[in-house]
Amino acid sequence: MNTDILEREVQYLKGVGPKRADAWAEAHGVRTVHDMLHFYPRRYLDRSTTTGVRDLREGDAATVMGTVQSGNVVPGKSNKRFELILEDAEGQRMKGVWFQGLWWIRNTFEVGERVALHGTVQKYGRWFSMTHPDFDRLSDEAAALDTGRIVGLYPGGQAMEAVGLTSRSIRRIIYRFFKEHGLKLGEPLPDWMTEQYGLMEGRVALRAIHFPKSQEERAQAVQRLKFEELFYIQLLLAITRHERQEIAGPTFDPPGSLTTQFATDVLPFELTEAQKRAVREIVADTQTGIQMNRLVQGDVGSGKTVVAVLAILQAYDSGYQSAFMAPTEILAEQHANSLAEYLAPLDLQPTLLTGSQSKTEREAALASVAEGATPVAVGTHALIQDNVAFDRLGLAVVDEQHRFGVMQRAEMFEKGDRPHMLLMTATPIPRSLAMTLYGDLDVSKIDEMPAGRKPVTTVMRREKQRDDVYAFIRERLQAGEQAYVVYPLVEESEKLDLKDAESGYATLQAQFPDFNVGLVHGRMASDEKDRTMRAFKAGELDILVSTTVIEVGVDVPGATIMLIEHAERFGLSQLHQLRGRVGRSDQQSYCILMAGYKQSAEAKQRLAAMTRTTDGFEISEEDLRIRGAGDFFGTRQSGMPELKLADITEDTDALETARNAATALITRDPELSDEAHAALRTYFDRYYADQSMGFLRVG
Ligand SMILES: Nc1ncnc2c1ncn2[C@@H]1O[C@H](COP(=O)(O)OP(=O)(O)OP(=O)(O)O)[C@@H](O)[C@H]1O
Repeated sequence: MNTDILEREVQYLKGVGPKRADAWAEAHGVRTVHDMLHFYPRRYLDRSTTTGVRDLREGDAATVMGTVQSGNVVPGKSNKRFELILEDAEGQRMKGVWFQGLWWIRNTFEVGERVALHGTVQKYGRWFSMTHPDFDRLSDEAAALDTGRIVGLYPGGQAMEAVGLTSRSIRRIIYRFFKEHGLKLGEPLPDWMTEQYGLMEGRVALRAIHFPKSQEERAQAVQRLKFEELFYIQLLLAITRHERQEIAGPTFDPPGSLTTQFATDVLPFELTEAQKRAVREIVADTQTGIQMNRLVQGDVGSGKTVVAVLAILQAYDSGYQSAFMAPTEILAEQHANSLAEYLAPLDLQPTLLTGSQSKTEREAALASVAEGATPVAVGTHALIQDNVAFDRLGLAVVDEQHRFGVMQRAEMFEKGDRPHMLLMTATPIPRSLAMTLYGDLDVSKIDEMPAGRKPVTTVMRREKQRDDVYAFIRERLQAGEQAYVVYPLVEESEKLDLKDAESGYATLQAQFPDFNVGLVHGRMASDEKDRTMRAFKAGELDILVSTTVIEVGVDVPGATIMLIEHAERFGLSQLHQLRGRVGRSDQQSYCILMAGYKQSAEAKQRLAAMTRTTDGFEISEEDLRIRGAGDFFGTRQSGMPELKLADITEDTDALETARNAATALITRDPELSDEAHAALRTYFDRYYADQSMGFLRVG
């Protein structure tokens, strides 16, 4: 496919020029024809999508078209405002009201011009009004609309308007482009695909999304372009998956004496069916001679660590070492501790490697890794990046996988001896997201909790109920159980938080004089932290006060109470992680969310979700709903591509179709060498093979 026309810079198009091109690039990243064609209207106007003032209903979101009658600044001490009075075709009037930017907005409208207001309808007295509505000045759309056309309105902004890049001029520019060059736009997708999935032709779709002849045509165009957005990402993943199938990895022996000994002598319980399945899948993968790329997904407390330990032992039995990587040093330390506990009965020891170790400690650790003395080295992902020399690395376990993006992962896969990769996440990912974030992996789900677990009872309490909360905790402590008390950690003000946790610690000591209270926080020396954690684990401490350092990976089955202070400040998945620290035995456990009176709407939703369900899947769906996909894992870390039309959380079906199409294509023609796929190959190489690597790259 000829991508020349697509790569032409917009500044050379008629009606653009350097000034407008700069503004367009600056405001919306539009530089080339390709960018311009994918710069879609943000809204469409036609008669069917607007409402007459007579038909407005309070609370509805609506678009009203009308003529400006007047615009005045209305004085007021606290509510000085600009009021625009608009009259619709039937002579009915309504108001648009602005409290901010009065002077700018005042100079925006002219009496007599046609304007469309978009917003939520309110009613004050007999007036319908919209506060700070989104608006469009319809200088000459009016005529078009009167003749029944559908008109696209483009994203704007002050900088765009300053150079005359209004919806009107953008439409003209694009219209002219289609007239002159429209036929040169090729079709990247092969015929069999457009036919099989009932897709509109690409060129037609692009034209229709800018200038739809009907709402149906627009819908078809959106469907086609949405498919394409998702398809190229899935294709990238399918190619990665395919290429990986050729990559050799170490061949492990079937599970040997260590694994058997561990399962029979060390583990005090039987693995759940889900754990056994995961283990079987790992065992099978590691014997094929091909590098394993497997994700183990399971809710907090479902027993992922045990599965990883079995894999580590299988590697060791086969003469290979493992690397165990966590996203932070604190988590690495915690994992090292729990691995140490699992391995001790077998006379084995993990080796911890962190940046904060002294030089001698680190050198000793490095030596034991290099000599092959240690079965497993634990650290952050710097373990692989820094080329720590292993004697014989055969397996890399990566915890909390979602914090690493697709690309970071790809980099890890490629390091050194191509060890088998075992990724673990406690965040149950909604299916739609999983297809994208983990689209290049095989997945084992641990969808079953160890027998006898009772759901954690979760309640929200206010400050005035604090005495009752303490009384309840005392009762549980007297029964021999243990409690966590967690304070939030706001990174910007570590000192302040420490103060919170420290004063909380003092309060708790005063409140519970007959019990032992300990404190851990992120700024403590690690051996001191260790000592406290170990004392808590051994039952020498009854209450552990902490900042969120205990979020993941801590395993003290005797703890049954999780008291979370300022719960409204925590994110939903973080709350769920914290709650996962209790309920790790067959005892009934409790999570108490202490919440302030001042709560944002989102905080309310989060706390409500916590008290409603303990199911990690529901929690993550809810989290996704509250935050939106982009922010689900924190934007920078999400590794999520930016999509214009598709919504990863909503368009699950479209995503599935795109995935099927990508898989079908790669199965037929893995190299895209078939003549029928030449256009696709050119287009994909040009716009996705590299760029998508870019947008999938993380942090
Ligand atoms: N099959 C089982 N039966 C009973 N207890 C189990 C089983 N598997 C694991 N456990 C215990 O459950 C607790 C949680 O297990 P583990 O730490 O492996 O979970 P995890 O999924 O890694 O947890 P998290 O993500 O919360 O850190 C541990 O105390 C572990 O010993």
